[in-house]
Amino acid sequence: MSQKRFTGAKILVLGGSGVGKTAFTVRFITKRYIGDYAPNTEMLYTHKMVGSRDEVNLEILDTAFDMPQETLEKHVRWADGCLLIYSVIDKTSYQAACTLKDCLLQLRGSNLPLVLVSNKHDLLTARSVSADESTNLEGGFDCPRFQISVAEGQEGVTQVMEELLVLIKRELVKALTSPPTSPDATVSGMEKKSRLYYMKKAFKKRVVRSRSDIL
Ligand SMILES: Nc1nc2c(ncn2[C@@H]2O[C@H](COP(=O)(O)OP(=O)(O)OP(=O)(O)O)[C@@H](O)[C@H]2O)c(=O)[nH]1
Repeated sequence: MSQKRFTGAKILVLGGSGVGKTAFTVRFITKRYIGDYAPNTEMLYTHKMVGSRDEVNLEILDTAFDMPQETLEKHVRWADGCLLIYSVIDKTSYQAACTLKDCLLQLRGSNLPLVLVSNKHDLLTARSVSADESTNLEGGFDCPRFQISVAEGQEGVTQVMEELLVLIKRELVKALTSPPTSPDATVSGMEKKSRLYYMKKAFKKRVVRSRSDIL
């Protein structure tokens, strides 16, 4: 993520096979729904979002579900924020999302900006993931959830991305304003204090000495 100003972000798109990761990404970038893509391919997209005040350069990594664990871990460490997608008509994709969520928690803790997306809500009559299960998936993360249909419209996709960018921005501000927490930082803080104390003492001594010189 770019420092000081929010000028760019790296977004990771994760989810089980065939949940609509590519459809989502392409819909967001081109505003079009394209039905068929080569399955299981990883692709890095770049996209410039031009707002009223500034530009944000996004890198969006659309992943393949069957990537090796090592690759997954590398991607998770790379990301500023993550979209975790599952399909409401596919139970295995829900289970995959649960596993991926545990991996995110383990590698980045609960402060990785994350949005959960339940996709294919145009096919709700064939639903196989219950509303309760969707709520459970959130456990461990304080993250927003969206129910969308990439096939049916642009609105849900835009809302998801806007929400994720808000979370990423918030995390950036937090990182820039919170004091360093490492033990080294505490020691150097204490060192600074004691150095200041001795400087004050030395300064007082010199003032007293120079007064007595005058007298
Ligand atoms: N009905 C419906 N179909 C969708 C929706 N989103 C995606 N699809 C379809 O689901 C299939 C898989 O979509 P992809 O975007 O390729 O899914 P993916 O997660 O990238 O798939 P892999 O890369 O193979 O893991 C395609 O045939 C899409 O057209 C949706 O909201 N509704």
